[in-house]
Amino acid sequence: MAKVVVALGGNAILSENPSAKAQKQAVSQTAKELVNFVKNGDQLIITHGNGPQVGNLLLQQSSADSPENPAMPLDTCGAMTQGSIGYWFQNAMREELLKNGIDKDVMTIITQTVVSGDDPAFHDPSKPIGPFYQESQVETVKQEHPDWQLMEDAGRGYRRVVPSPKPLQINEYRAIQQVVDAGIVPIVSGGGGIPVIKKGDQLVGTEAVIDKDFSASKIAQLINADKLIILTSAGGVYYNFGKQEQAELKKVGVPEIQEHIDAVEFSKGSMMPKVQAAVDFVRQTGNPAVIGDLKDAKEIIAGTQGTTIVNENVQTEYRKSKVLSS
Ligand SMILES: Nc1ncnc2c1ncn2[C@@H]1O[C@H](COP(=O)(O)OP(=O)(O)O)[C@@H](O)[C@H]1O
Ligand SMILES: NC(=O)OP(=O)(O)O
Repeated sequence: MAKVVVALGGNAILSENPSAKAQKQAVSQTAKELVNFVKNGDQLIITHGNGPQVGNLLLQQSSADSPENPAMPLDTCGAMTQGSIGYWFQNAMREELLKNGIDKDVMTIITQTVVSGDDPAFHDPSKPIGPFYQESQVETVKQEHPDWQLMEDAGRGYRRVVPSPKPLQINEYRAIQQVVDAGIVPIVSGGGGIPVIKKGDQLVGTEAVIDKDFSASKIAQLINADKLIILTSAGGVYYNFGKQEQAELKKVGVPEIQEHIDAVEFSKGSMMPKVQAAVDFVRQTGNPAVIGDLKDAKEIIAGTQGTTIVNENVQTEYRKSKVLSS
């Protein structure tokens, strides 16, 4: 039975409508895809993002902030989103498994991710959270929230950005391992895990949001997963993405794709962390990672879709003809 860690991006939870009802519906659709891994006989470990949700929650908190009902800090909001999104996934997965005649427990684990207080990310916010703003709204948003930093997010508009330190350790990984060994489907490290700094025996929450792709890679390494699968809204990883000569990778070795990382050829706010997280997992474990589209879960299991990254120096394979330019 292969141990497969599946990391889910924003579109797996939130489409255009941020209501609980709409997000639950999106999660139910996602569960229909995820159940394919269990049907395939894999031990599934689910992890997910929280960028839109935690940003929206912070906005709700600040709009009601008062001495009697103070706004909760970012680490606590991260924990709240782990709970709410975990609850949606837990029920959606349970329902989908039962529909397929599989009686398996699903369990959300509140997960804390240890980071360094000296991580340079604390002085360079880069993680987009919450809603998108048009360029014309930026000045007003800055006036309303003078403590915010805003950044353009991969051509999709402007968003608030917060520090995103790198995960050093997943505090609950041994418990997660036991849950996995028991055959339960765990939902872990939601939103990258609650960022905490170790101070002696204490874990102290800090104001940050960890990239879920990096924490997915970390937990996959710690539990010695056979595969890391990062599901997003792109068919796979492209070289020259968005350009006429773009080419989708079918299979690539770490030595080659590392050269493209070093040349900063992937977008920092979107594909770069996924590729870096995948490469880190492959290097540390020798096992493959796949980056692909959520709607292609069945094909990814069959090996016919997505970009597979392997440790060896293989001949790079492309999904379509390499050169599209005329
Ligand atoms: N080189 C690339 N290859 C494929 N997709 C890319 C690339 N660069 C940027 N993208 C964009 O990144 C998106 C995935 O990133 P993002 O939306 O941040 O992920 P998430 O699903 O984790 O929220 C894709 O849908 C695609 O539009
Ligand atoms: N925490 C995190 O990486 O969230 P998103 O994937 O939603 O950006």
